[in-house]
Amino acid sequence: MKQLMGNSEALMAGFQPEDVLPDTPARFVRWATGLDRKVDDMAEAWDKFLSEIVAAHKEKGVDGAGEEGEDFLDVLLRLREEGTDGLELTDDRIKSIIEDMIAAATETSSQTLEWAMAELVANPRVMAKLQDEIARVTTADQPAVAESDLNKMEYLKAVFKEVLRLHAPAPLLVPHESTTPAVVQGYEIPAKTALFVNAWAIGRDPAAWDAPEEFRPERFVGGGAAAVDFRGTDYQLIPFGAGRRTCPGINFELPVLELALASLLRHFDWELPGGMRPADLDMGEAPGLTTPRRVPLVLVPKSKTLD
Ligand code: HEM
Repeated sequence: MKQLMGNSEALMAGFQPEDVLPDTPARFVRWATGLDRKVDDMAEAWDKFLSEIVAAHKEKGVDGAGEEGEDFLDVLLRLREEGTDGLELTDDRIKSIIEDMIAAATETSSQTLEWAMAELVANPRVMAKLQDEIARVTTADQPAVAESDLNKMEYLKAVFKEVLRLHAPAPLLVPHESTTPAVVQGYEIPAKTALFVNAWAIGRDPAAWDAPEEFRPERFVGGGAAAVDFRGTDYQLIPFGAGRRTCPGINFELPVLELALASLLRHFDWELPGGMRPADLDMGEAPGLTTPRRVPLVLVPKSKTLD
């Protein structure tokens, strides 16, 4: 039976125990430890949150986007009105798409920024070189780094590639399923096999990279081997996956991350607290579906005078 309510409520509502009690040991453990309940509560809270956002957008109306233009949800609501071929954009589907975007976008982006700051503080030479580039490209009288400055910051882009090579936020990408039988390096893979691609290990493979454990953005500066891309065309660097299910957020997140990092480094110098030395910084990763730092990064900002 599809579980629509908590087990105790279901029993009180007159369902028979065999309708609601778990039928396998794994389901029993989930039910008995309260995990099912927590998942239900979380799903309910998410649904309420997303329903409120959808309702507010509907109230504003598709024409009410104002000067800032349409946001992502406005576009989905407009597509619904205009009609989409073969797919009805119900409220539930729209909420699922938004939830997917939030889940896929937040932790990946914040972790990448945190690892970037950690690597820069651990490698003061790279930090100084990047701050020099930012100072060269921007002028003292401009209040903030502009999006148009980013294309002139080659080293900044190399720093992000190097951060994502060493710290792919989705180390095993997301599970894929083979659609047809294949043979890969002598291994027969039947159709419908669940596959995990270890992008983390590929990024550190000594067969593909010189000194793979070293943080050296210079490996991505210039042409030749340095031109390796990370958008799914060069298989030695696939932090965003590859193929038709590759990350669709690349063009959103790169400018956002680049702007954030360039702004943090333009306006502040960053130091470790309590006289800690860069060599003392714990660069370990915690295990999980993503790769957060084992120890959260704590830094002290020192305001810079721009000249
Ligand atoms: C540094 C930041 C990010 C990284 C490293 C990253 C990485 C990934 C990876 C590895 C996948 C799975 C691809 C595959 O298995 O082939 C994925 C999927 C996805 N990403 Fe990202 N992502 C990032 C940020 C974002 C952002 C900002 C958004 C949205 C604005 C986003 C939206 C999505 C969505 C919707 C999917 C699922 C696509 C599908 O199922 O077809 N991601 N991402």
